[in-house]
Amino acid sequence: MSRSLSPGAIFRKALTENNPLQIVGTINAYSATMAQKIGHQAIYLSGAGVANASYGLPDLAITSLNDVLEDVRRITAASQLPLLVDIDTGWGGAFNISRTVQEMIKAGAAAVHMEDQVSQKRCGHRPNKEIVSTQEMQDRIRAAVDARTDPDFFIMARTDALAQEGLAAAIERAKQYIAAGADGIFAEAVTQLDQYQAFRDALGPDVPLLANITEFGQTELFNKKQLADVGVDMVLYPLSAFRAMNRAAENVYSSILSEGDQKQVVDSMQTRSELYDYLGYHHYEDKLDKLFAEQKQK
Ligand SMILES: C[C@](O)(C(=O)O)[C@H](CC(=O)O)C(=O)O
Ligand SMILES: [Mg+2]
Repeated sequence: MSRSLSPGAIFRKALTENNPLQIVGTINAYSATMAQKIGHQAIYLSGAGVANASYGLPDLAITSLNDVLEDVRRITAASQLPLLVDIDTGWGGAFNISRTVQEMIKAGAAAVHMEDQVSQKRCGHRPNKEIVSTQEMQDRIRAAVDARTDPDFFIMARTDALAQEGLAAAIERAKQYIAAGADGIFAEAVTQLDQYQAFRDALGPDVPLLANITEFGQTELFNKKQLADVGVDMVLYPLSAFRAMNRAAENVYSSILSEGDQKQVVDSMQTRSELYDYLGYHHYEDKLDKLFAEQKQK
């Protein structure tokens, strides 16, 4: 019997095979199938995305473990790509974090990132973030690592410290988080390209480093080549497709209301046959036809 790789092992393999590994946000199961067919190697479920898209809420620690798990399960059922999941602050103390990690593994996630903000967290690119002590974050990481039922499941520590404490302190925290057992570092809200290089130099060559290239935030839209040159291994595009989908939907809703039909916007739509291609619709139909034909012959 051939043993297949766990989602965590697939993620680690993608990380070694891609320099850097681009990780695109997929807001739902269908988006994940598109990202996969287009050729991406890894996908992301954004905490902000779950709050905004699935619940119509802001990214302010309002959604829970179960809210996020529901979307994780839908995505991992539809796509074989390794999924990185935003677990915010882990949703509680050591036992909660431990349960979060185990449930994420059961739901088919490959990796998570957990941040050092206080539990009443904010978006990483907004002002007035508050962070916990290095020691408290190390405890969170130890709880997560200790809970893992698959040694390949990837646990990334995110530090939001740069904005509040400056570069040297953020780097020191990153080192302490790795010492506590984190598999990689998510440097949040970085404002200068050379700051990634500083993280890289301090962490040494082997610690995977993630750059969050979210739009309309603190970080410029650096190219993956620029990021690879300063030692970044993973580039995250958490909400890019979601933002574009929202603008497209806004245009369609407005046009239907103002024009009385969809003619002006129909060219901006994915066609029925394109939709079906991503879903493998015809494969399902053929199967059904075959099944009915067999029944008729009986
Ligand atoms: C990555 C992030 O945590 C997310 O939830 O997607 C957000 C993204 C954003 O709000 O642009 C963050 O950076 O805090
Ligand atoms: Mg988030």
